[in-house]
Amino acid sequence: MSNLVGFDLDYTPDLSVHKYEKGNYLLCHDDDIKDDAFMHGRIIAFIIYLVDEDWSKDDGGALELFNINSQSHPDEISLSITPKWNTIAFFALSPTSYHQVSEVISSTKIRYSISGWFHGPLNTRLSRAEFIAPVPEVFDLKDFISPVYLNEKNKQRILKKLQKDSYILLSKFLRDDVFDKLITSIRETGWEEKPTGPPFIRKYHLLKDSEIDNFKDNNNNNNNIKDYKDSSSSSFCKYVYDFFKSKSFAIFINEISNWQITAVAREFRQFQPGNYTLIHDQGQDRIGADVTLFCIEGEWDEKWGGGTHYVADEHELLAIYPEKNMLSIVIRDAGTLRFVKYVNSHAAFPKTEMSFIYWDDDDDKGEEEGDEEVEDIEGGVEDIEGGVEDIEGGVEDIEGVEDIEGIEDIEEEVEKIEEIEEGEG
Ligand SMILES: O=C(O)CCC(=O)C(=O)O
Ligand SMILES: [Fe+2]
Repeated sequence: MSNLVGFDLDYTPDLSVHKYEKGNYLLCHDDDIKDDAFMHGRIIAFIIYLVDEDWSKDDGGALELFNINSQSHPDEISLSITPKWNTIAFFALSPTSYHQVSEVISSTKIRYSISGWFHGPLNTRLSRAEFIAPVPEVFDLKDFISPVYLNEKNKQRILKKLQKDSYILLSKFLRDDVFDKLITSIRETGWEEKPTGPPFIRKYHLLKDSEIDNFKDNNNNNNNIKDYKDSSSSSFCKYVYDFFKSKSFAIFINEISNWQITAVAREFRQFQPGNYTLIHDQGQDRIGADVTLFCIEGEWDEKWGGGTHYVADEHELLAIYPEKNMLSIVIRDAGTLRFVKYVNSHAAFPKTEMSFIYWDDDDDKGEEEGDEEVEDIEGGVEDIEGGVEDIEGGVEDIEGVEDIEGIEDIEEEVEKIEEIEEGEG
């Protein structure tokens, strides 16, 4: 069944036997049941009919499928299926998979059936990305990251900030020359015309399949990666995108978070006006480090929407607005959900981002006490007080969030270091 429909399905379906006699019917319903987090649920309904071989339309008991009107309500019967001996009917479930069984008319024949549902995951955290082990080191951090973030003292500052607040925003993360080339190369990159869905979960544009295939073909070819470095075309995106899944970057993450990265998922995506994700965009089963590089062309106006919001127990914990060449790192607790708010029609340019989730193989991360590891965001955000208005393009003014001292310190540090470097040079 999984091969037929192309969805991941659990191996054990629900199964029951039904008997409809003259006068029996089943009124319109959708069969659509999902778990609370909207992560898992019924995916496929199936019915195996065990009726007499001479069962005909006039005997009634048809399975009738509805189409929907503009309010998504069942409208008219679009398909009527007459039960047939030893035949299986199946269909995908959704909030609009309305169907019914019409009244059995025959007074002699009995409509027996075996029917049930296949369950499975509704979506994965990143729609197409798979978690893969970081690829062996082939990159030099200095080729990408602004020198200020490679300084040992600053790495310690970032670690402290992450331990305290569970998130950090690193401005001017990539070297200027690298980021400029990246923006140029993004302009050359093709995005899927049709947004990814389903629309009750997400709507945004992914890189064209052909571009992704290119990425795959070249992933493990070191020579090619070196070639991209000097490329000005879309290949330069590959070069940067691949860097983030490398062992060398995983080691950097380890140094600033104490996490041992064993897996990374990635997605290169673009939110155009009208695009968004809803809160069941991701699993809440495991703690992960969300790392996002904002590849936008200019200054983002919060009025355009498009913020990345973190919520738990219906409370907003954090909102991050895109900033050109900013890297955000959020240590997300199991149970904390992330969504990207609707980008409205005022947006002057799309919100393009490279989005990564890093995993540590330690499942209990964040629940351990008294060690050096970074606490989960839920625990971390509680002890934050005050406002954040003075942080440009940073975190929305959420009740109970204090100044992000760490970032200002680091920014000051950047300036100091730049001065020193200029002095020396
Ligand atoms: O028996 C059928 O054709 C459909 C049954 C059904 O919709 C159900 O049991 O939920
Ligand atoms: Fe049903």
